[in-house]
Amino acid sequence: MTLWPGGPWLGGTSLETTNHWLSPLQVPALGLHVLGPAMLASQKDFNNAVSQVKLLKEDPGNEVKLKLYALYKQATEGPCNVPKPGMLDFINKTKWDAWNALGSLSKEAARQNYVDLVSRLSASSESPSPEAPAADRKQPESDSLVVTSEDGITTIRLNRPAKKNALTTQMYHDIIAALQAASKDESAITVLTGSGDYYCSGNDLTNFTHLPAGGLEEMARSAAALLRDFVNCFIDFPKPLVAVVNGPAVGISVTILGLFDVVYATDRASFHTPFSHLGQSPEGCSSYTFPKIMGSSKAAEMLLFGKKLTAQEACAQGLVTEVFPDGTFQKEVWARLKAYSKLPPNAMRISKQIIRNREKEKLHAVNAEESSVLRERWQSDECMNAIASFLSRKAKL
Ligand SMILES: CCCCC/C=C/C(=O)SCCNC(=O)CCNC(=O)[C@H](O)C(C)(C)COP(=O)(O)OP(=O)(O)OC[C@H]1O[C@@H](n2cnc3c(N)ncnc32)[C@H](O)[C@@H]1OP(=O)(O)O
Repeated sequence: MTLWPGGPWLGGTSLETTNHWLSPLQVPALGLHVLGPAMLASQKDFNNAVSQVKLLKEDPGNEVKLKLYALYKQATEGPCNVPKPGMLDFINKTKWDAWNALGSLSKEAARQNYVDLVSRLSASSESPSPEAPAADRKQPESDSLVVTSEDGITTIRLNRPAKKNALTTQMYHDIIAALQAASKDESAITVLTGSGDYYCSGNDLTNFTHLPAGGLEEMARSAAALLRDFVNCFIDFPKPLVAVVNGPAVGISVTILGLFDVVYATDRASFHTPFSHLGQSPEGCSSYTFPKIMGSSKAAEMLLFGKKLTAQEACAQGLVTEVFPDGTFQKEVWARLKAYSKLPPNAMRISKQIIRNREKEKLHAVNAEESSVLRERWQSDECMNAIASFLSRKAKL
C-alpha cells in the first residue's frame, strides 16, 4: 500500500511499508462503546476517513502523518501498551512516541479526531488558492456582519446593535466564511468586535423557535453541528485573533474568548455565561479553557452559577488581556493593533501555530463533547422553559 507514492519520509523510509499502517483491511471489528448521542464520528465515518487519506492529493508531511498514525492506533487499539522499541529503531520509536503521547484519550475521541483531521486535510488540499485577496472575499449574506480589511487588519464586526448583536444562524455561517477568508487573505491580524453598546448577547434565542420538519430533535442535531463547525474555525484559525470587546458580552461570545490570542475590553464590558439559568451547558471549549485560564473554582462560578464578571475582574482572572477606559478605548486599541499589524506576519503565524498545536487535538475533542452534550440539553424541559420565558418577556439576564 502506498499512501503518497514517491514520498519517502522520516529519513527516507516509509513508515507504512514497515508496518502497513492505516490499511482499512486491518481495521478490526471494534464493537465500540458509543458515548452519548451520535455526535462523535461513527465507525462508518472513521472507515471513510481511512479511505479518504489515500486520496489526498498532497503529502501532508511527516508530523501530520505521525498524528494520523497515532490517532488510528488509539482509535482501533486504545492506549499504547506495547513495549517501547529500542533506541536504534528510530522509525518505530517515533511512531510509538506519537501513539503513547495520546495517553488515555478514549477510542471514540481518537476516532473523532482522526475524522476531523482527515476532513481538514481534504478541505485544505482542495482549497484553490492560499492567498485570496480581500477584494475576492465572499461578502456576508446579510448586513448583520460587516467584514473590512485595512492596514493589515481584517475586522469582522457584529452589526445587529438593535438586538445587542445576538447571533442568528445566518451570522454563525457568515462568521465561519469570514474567518476562512481571513485565514487566507493578506492581513496580518484578524479582529472580532461589535457595533453599538453591546459586544454580543450570545446566541439569538429565537434561533430555537424555527423548528425544521424533523422537529426539536432535528433542530438540536443541526444546531450542534453548526456549533461544532463554528468553534472549530476558532480553534484552527492560523493568524493572531484579537477580540475588541466594546461592551457587555454574553454566552458563546464569552466562551470563545478562551480561543482568542488577545482580548481587549472597554471598562464598560462585562462577561456573563448564564448556562445553568438557560438549562444549557458550556461550549466554545470553555469547559477546558476557563479552568486553565482562571483556575477551576473561578471557572465553576462563571460556568455553573453564571457569575457575571466586570472587565476588571475578567482581566484579573486572565480572560481579558487589558482593560481601557471607555472614552479612549477605540482610539487606544486600534492604534495598538495597527502597530502590531506591521510585525512580520509569517513570524506571528508560526509563533501562533507552535503555541496552538500543543492543544489542538484536545480542543477539537472538547468541542465535539460539548456540542454533543448541548444537543441533548437543547431538547430538555429546562432549556425549553428558559427560552420560552425569555421570549415571553418573563426573564432577562
Ligand atoms: C448554534 C450555536 C448555539 C450556541 C450556544 C450558545 C449559547 C449562548 O450564547 S447562551 C446566551 C444566550 N443569550 C441570552 O440569554 C441573552 C438574552 N438577552 C437578555 O437577557 C437581554 O436582552 C440583555 C441582558 C442581553 C440586554 O438587556 P437590555 O439591555 O434590557 O436590552 P433588551 O433586552 O431590550 O434587548 C434589546 C433587543 O434585543 C433582543 N435580544 C437581546 N439579546 C437577545 C438574544 N440573545 N436573543 C434574542 N433576542 C435578543 C431583545 O429581545 C430586544 O428585542 P426587542 O424587544 O424586539 O427590542
